[in-house]
Amino acid sequence: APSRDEKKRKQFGNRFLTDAARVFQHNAWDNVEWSEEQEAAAQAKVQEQSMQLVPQDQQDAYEINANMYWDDFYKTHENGFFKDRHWLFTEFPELAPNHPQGQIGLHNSKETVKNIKNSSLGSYSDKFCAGDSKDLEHLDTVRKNNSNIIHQLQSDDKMAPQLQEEKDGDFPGSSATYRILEVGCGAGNTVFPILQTNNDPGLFVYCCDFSTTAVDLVLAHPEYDASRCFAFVHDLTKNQTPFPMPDESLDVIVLIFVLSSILPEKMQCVINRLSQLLKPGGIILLRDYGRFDLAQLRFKKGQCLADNFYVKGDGTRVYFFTQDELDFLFSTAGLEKIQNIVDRRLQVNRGKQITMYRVWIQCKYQKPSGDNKSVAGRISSIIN
Ligand SMILES: C[S@@+](CC[C@H](N)C(=O)[O-])C[C@H]1O[C@@H](n2cnc3c(N)ncnc32)[C@H](O)[C@@H]1O
Repeated sequence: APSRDEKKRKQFGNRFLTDAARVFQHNAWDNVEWSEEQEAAAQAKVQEQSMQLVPQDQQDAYEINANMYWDDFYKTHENGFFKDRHWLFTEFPELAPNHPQGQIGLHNSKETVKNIKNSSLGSYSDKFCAGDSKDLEHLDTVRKNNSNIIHQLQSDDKMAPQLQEEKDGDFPGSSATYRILEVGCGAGNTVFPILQTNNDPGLFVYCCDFSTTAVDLVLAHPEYDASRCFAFVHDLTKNQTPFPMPDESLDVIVLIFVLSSILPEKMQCVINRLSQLLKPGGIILLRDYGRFDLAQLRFKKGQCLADNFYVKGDGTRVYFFTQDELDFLFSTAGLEKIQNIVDRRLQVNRGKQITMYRVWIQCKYQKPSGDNKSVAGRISSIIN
């Protein structure tokens, strides 16, 4: 029987495979059941992968140079990856609560989904060309400016508490009424749709990544508007590095396929620190890889770093979560569950007659607020 969370979930698709003989009649099926044999085969495959772990010295090098591997990734792909965001506002209406498109989750309007798809980002290369030294100089200046602002705030942090309060009123986005931070923003494939879709004049969007190349792609995007957005380089695992906004100032934090690329031992500290940045009633939205996703089962021997944690051929790493693991991370950080669901989808390549079992997890966790719910919290209570 579907769980309470599953029943409450209206946004995800509703094409169910009831007759196995019809599998190749559509491109994808939602909420597919896994048989016991399939689950056991996946478990066996994962056990086999973990028989041979990457040696520790190599593992250390992957950790130390992690941002460089992602730099290389973005030099190769620019924004050509992770682009399919048609689910963004249906799953996370909190990102654009006042906009009709933010209500797709409630009305499921196909037309609006199509509009979002069509308005998805154009090519960065029109604007950003790695060979154009003028553009690079400009980026360098903006990036340095943004980092100076953060360092200025960092020295302010050492001020007496009464001065600290003054500083709290003067940071990028300080006059905004609805603040969203996307961590591990990559090339901006979530940030720009938010800026396009959410026209609330009180909106301010922060985004950060530890890949300088990724942040440069965001800064160089034609729609980057410093009056509505602040992009900065930040390594989430460096807990002492300051953020440009004070604690308890954010309404929403977005983590899309990011936590999975962080060393599992460091994940709890990352979530703890992020939860400090949330206003009471603010929420963290996460979508990430689930245990036994096709991408996990495709890893070969020699790519496993630790249980359910792997390194890809390009040196970037990925973890595959269970719902309980994510619940533990968020609850330990003092957050309360609003949603924690698994999205099991069967994708079908009808031409090649191939079936692909995808597993993603989606979570919404809220900072307790007493009666004083934030806008994001109120929206979440209505829709989830
Ligand atoms: C799979 S990509 C997802 C990018 C983006 N969220 C998206 O969905 O398009 C993972 C991102 O996390 C970033 N990342 C990984 N570890 C990080 C860290 N320790 N601090 C900040 N960003 C990190 C990577 O640079 C990369 O951009």
